Amino acid sequence: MKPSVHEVTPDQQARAVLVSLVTQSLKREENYDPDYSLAELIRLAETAGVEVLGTLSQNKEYADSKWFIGKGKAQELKDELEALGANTAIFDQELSGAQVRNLEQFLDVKIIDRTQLILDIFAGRAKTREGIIQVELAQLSYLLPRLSGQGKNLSRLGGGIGTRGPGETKLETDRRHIRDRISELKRQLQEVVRHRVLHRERRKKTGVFQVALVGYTNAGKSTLLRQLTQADVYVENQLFATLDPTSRALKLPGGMEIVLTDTVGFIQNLPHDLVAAFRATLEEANEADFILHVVDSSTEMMEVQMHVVDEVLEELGAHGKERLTLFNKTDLLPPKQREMLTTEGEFLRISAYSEQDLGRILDALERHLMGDSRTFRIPAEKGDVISLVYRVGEVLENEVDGGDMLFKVRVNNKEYDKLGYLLAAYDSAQLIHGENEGETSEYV
Ligand SMILES: Nc1nc2c(ncn2[C@@H]2O[C@H](COP(=O)(O)OP(=O)(O)OP(=O)(O)O)[C@@H](O)[C@H]2O)c(=O)[nH]1
Ligand SMILES: [Mg+2]
Repeated sequence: MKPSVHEVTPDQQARAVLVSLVTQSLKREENYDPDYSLAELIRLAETAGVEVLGTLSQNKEYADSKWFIGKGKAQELKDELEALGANTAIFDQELSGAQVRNLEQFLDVKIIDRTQLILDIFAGRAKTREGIIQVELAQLSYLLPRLSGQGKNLSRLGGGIGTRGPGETKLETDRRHIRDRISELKRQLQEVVRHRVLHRERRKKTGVFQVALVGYTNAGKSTLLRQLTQADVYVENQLFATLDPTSRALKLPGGMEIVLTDTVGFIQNLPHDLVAAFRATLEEANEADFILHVVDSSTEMMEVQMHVVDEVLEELGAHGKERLTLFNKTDLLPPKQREMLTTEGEFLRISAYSEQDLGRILDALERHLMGDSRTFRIPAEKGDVISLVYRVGEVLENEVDGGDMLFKVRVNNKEYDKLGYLLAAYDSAQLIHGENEGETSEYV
């Protein structure tokens, strides 16, 4: 590797000051909270192995086209970088190529933005061929429009934190070379994605019910997969612990097998290039029959995070999908606060570490898959109706009540409509009650 002026070599620890610019347009964004965004940037930086020495914020109407922050602020940053002995400045928003070059020249440190930082973390996480290709594709797509000039200048933008730049193309880059590489990666990705799709189609054909664990990064998705299926997956109190989707078979209490898939976590301002490159991976959520939305209910930013997940799901076209919200980590909350957790649609309050709660998740899944249980009263002599009940549903209990039989049957909604229609033909058979009638949307 031919180090550029500001390249932080792998053995040189990145020591950074983090910079946030709060513009008017950002302030208007519904989900934007500058303090939270900066706090999240600190976590991202630490996850990438950066030593965070300090932070700096500025309120300004617009970003400066040349310096991003104001010129005066840039001087302040320069002083702080020097005082703290930092070798890197990380910006909470995406910078243009020109801004990076100007800042780098003026500050004499490595300049990184939020997108690059996330790409860098992803680069460190990618293990499968698909993941590795996707990351490099995202990195190069980010890099390409930011290139200008020739020769050495080109190299400075490529390196992320400096340890995980995109592939071998990193230093002797020219635009054509990068474009060629992007096409090549896209071709390779298509190949790999075809395998994923085939695999998914095969699973679908077998009629196996697909459930996706979806949610903000660090919500506890992998923990749940591990707890529910004993899968040996990576769980860490880090952002983006999971990159590649993992699927595991899971047996429901009634004996039915489903497939549960852990997916990559979402984050605010998920870099556009990353979303594009990871489309196939993210689409696991789209292909599922059912979504378990895992929420970290212990963070103050829970609502913002839930909103971000909604937005990403919408972008993916998976918004209308049937889902159950799992308010996770309730073990970290006082009971009062726990009770306040609520949302539209169905939800459960859980801890991934509670056996009992895992059971409730399985029951809820089963209910969705198999339908609710309902009780029917059928005259004992109506053998044909009784056999019909056995055919369309799962009889959980039956008892004799005078001349009638009482059947508690689990039946999904589609079959239930059919059954109701058929039963209507028999005036003496009746539905006594659906078990969940009048219940709140939470299963208890
Ligand atoms: N106290 C508590 N901690 C939990 C619970 N569930 C998960 N955690 C912790 O939360 C952290 C993140 O868990 P992961 O399962 O890695 O989260 P994830 O959603 O897979 O995160 P990404 O892969 O980064 O998207 C880990 O430190 C877990 O131990 C819970 O119910 N209670
Ligand atoms: Mg995970």
